[in-house]
Amino acid sequence: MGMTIAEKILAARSGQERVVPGQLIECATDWVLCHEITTPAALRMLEERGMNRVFDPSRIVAVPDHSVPAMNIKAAKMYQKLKSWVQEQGIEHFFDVGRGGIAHVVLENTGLVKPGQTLVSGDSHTCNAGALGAFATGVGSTDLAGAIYAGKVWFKVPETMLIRVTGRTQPGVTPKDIVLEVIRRIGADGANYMVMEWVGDYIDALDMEGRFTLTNMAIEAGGKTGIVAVDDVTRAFLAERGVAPGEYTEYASDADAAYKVVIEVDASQVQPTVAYPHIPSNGRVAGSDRVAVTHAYVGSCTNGRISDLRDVARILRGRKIADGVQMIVVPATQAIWKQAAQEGLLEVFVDAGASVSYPSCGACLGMHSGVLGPDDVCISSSNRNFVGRMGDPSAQIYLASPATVAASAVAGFISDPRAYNDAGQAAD
Ligand SMILES: CC(C)[C@H](C(=O)O)[C@@H](O)C(=O)O
Ligand code: SF4
Repeated sequence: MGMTIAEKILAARSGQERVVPGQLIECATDWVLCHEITTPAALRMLEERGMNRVFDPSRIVAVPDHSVPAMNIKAAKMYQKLKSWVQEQGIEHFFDVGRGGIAHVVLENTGLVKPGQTLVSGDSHTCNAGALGAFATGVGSTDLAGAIYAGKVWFKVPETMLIRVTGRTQPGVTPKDIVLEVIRRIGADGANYMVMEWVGDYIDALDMEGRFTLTNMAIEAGGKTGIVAVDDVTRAFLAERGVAPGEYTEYASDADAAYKVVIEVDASQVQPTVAYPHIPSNGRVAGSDRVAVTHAYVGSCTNGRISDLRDVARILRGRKIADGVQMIVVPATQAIWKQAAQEGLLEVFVDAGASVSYPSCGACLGMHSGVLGPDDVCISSSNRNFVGRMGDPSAQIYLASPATVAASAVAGFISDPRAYNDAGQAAD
């Protein structure tokens, strides 16, 4: 029996010929990503045990992103804790406020995480980096502490779900719609503890930004991670970041690899999809009901990239956001913010009546800079719409693509972005 990409990576990094699903392994971590929310608890565990060191200061990437710039004293102290540890341990890759952004998106653009490697972090969307052909997953604070100290982590080898996406999407339908459709079909626990491996000619034709959106949301189906095999798109993306093919190992799944489940998606049939409250699997076709919105949010590690901002600008250019709607646009990183400024996108957003915020997680999880009040209704390009996720528990959150968020902000109610298909380039 052959092996999947994920099994091959886990075998290699645990020093074995082969591994099988269900097996417990001790796996080397090539990278540990640290932000200011979960890292302080892991550091306290280490300090209490007199284990205050790191396995390799050149293999840890630290990016404060959730509660920055600090909105209160508690947040300021968490930031200080991360920063003082970075200084004390000589952590080499520190992306401070103003030089970073949302950790997952900062990391994907550094060229540090390479195909065939392993990455852990105390954050559930670490699966994002799986689009690079790496095994990347979120862990709890205890495992994070172990990874920081020893560069190792225990895993139960996951089973793999194969998701084959074929054909082309209609204009106005984006990778976010594809992933919301898959989660709608399989359920929020449909890929529990599985690797979601994306294949098919739709994936082959997809750029890296779209692939990150797909792997980012694996956790929303309960997945251990998402993964895409390396191809020319991956190689070119890495080459642009100064990483040559000789610097990494490419794994491909064997033809006779064992998959727990195979899901087939015809991209041409996927509609602009909106996940209704309060679970990401509650997908319906955009605009199938008239849902008035008070807030529109474009940002997060799922959809705060430059292609997302271009999709939004295409719809907002020359238009105004509906009265009574508050829209915020949050470029995911400083680099994306700058690119959006250079392309004139920020001006389009401001002219339409949107606020442009600094790169952070703030609004995505209701921490700051866009917290929802009682009964607010938000259309969001993020990944989670649980009760209380963005603020008050009575607020309603609808998840959608950036294009759908923009179309809804203009109309004042949830709308199908295909109405704007004649406005410039297609959104796929
Ligand atoms: C704060 C952090 C632990 C959390 C996560 O792990 O996902 C956050 O990023 C989120 O999206 O809810
Ligand atoms: S952008 Fe949102 S989902 Fe992503 S890491 Fe930050 S809080 Fe979590």
